[in-house]
Amino acid sequence: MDSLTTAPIVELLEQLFRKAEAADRPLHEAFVGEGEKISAEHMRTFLDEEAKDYQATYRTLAGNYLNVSPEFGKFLYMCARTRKATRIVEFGTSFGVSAIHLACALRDSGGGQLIGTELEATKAAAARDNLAAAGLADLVDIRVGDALETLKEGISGDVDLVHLDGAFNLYLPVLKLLEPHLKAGALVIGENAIEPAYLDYVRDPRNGYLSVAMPFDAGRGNEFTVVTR
Ligand SMILES: C[S@@+](CC[C@H](N)C(=O)[O-])C[C@H]1O[C@@H](n2cnc3c(N)ncnc32)[C@H](O)[C@@H]1O
Repeated sequence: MDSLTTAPIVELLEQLFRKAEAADRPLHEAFVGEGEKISAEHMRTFLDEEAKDYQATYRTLAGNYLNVSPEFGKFLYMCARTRKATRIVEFGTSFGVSAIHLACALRDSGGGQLIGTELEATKAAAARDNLAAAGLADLVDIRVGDALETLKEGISGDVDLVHLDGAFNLYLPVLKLLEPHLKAGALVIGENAIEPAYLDYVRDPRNGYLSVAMPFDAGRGNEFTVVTR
């Protein structure tokens, strides 16, 4: 049994994916052009822009969902279920689409905690509402502010899974902040993991990780990493 593909969550997610598509279509078209797919080159342009001032970049995107695809969401759920995760940290929660997938996995595995982080207070409030509508509010702690501050403390226990989906340039500093809390065999799943220093780090086994690029949403830089320490 899984609560992801059954009522009421399946309908809620369909509704959120529809809303997100409508909200983000103008941004997508401005970014890549109508009907075009996001390419590695588009992603690098965004990485460079974001590096100048990530807080300002995400302020201008406060109305955008920037969410995972349904396929990627299902993959997150499956990873958390396989891992029997009880503690998950998400960097970049936005309106809560990926968080719903992860919290569903916690519910279906018998409970746990998802710590989410979001810079924009309006998005964090919307994420809380969406998680409450999904009946998952008791499993989540959404922290508002910069993850470099909000994840500094209050992670009480070992982490089974990390979803990195915030400012592209902060994947490595956020991972390093979380390292003392990672269980052996924990999963670190990076959506839009394209920043070279991050990829060099997780792809070097001497740092205690094994890591491969995933074939999801080609060009978007999805990286699957396992903690081997
Ligand atoms: C790609 S979106 C996340 C999408 C979300 N995971 C989903 O699938 O619905 C990235 C989000 O990270 C947030 N963000 C960026 N930098 C952040 C930071 N330093 N701390 C916390 N949140 C951040 C942005 O405001 C934005 O909402």
